[in-house]
Amino acid sequence: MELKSWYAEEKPWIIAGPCSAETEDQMMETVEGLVKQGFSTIRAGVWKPRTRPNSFEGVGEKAFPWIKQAKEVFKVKFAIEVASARHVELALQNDIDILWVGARTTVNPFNVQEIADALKGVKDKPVLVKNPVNPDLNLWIGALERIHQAGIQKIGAIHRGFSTYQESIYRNIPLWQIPLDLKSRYPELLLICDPSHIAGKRDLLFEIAQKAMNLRYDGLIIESHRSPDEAWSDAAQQLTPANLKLMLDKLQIRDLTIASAKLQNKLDQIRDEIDETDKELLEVLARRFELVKKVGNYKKEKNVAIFQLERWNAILKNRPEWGEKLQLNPDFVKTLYQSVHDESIRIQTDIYNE
Ligand SMILES: C=C(O[C@@H]1C=C(C(=O)O)C=C[C@H]1O)C(=O)O
Repeated sequence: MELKSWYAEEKPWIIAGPCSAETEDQMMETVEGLVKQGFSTIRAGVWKPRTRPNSFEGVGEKAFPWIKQAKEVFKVKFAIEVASARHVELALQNDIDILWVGARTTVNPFNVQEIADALKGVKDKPVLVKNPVNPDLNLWIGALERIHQAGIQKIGAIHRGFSTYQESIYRNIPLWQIPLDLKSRYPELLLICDPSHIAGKRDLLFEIAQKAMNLRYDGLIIESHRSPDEAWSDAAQQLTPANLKLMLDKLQIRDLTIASAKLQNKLDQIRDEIDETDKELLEVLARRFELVKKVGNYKKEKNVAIFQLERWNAILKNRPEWGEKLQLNPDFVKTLYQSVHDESIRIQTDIYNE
């Protein structure tokens, strides 16, 4: 894939705008607010794939005259999501500047191919591909390849997190390792983070955006609405243009020259990735010990012994086997779990002694 050369925007490249285009008024006022804060690439959902029926599914084609007006008045570029050949056709007819393929589309190679076919001969339009909702790097790469093979040269990836059934503080768990693997394989691929969809709520946006900057993402796509609480979709995760600016101003972004000097230092780059992976490892461990505490409290209530031989034997048998499937040395996994188990016993003993 030919990659970042097409992209010469400011660093980081910020794409900001409402989750959905709702009304002419909402669009014009939001874009005006964003332009006042210095933003010039606007996002807006025209068609919205929603999890459940009877939610607001976007205003559809009605939004195009509003977009046209906003482009003329404020001299901005517009990015929208496309999920079918028809969407692509309409986006091109209506002079949309940047297209993105959403996470629910990336999962389906038939859909992606349909979009790719509709893009044949277009070439110059930037197309960004969101990660699939499920944590499958190859599916993400496959979608990027399909778009690229259609002749699109200006291509990029958006990391928006992954769906999960497990309880999480995130709306979509970030699993940073996956976009980092993508970055390792295609160091020149434009990589943008979507903190809004990872966070699902305002108060997590900053830390996610900062992490993306620490990991040298090229940009952020963030939802912003003139009055977020009244938004017809994703109300909890949008910011006013002014608050978006305040948040972005707090981000620490390394000086470009140091960043690129450092980038040459492959070792530093890999160590950064190790740091981030270790943070995740510790988060997972902390989650495990929270569960161990729950078991401890329950056992205390029911007056059950702390040490459970059968359960422990089962763990000691299958964890090394699980590890082996991930190319981990079973002896190492066994030792690791012995240490984890010791800590579980210590934690539960504390609970019993409380
Ligand atoms: C968590 C428990 O308590 C202890 C700790 C275990 C663990 O860390 O996985 C397993 C068995 C018990 O010896 C439990 O009983 O499940």
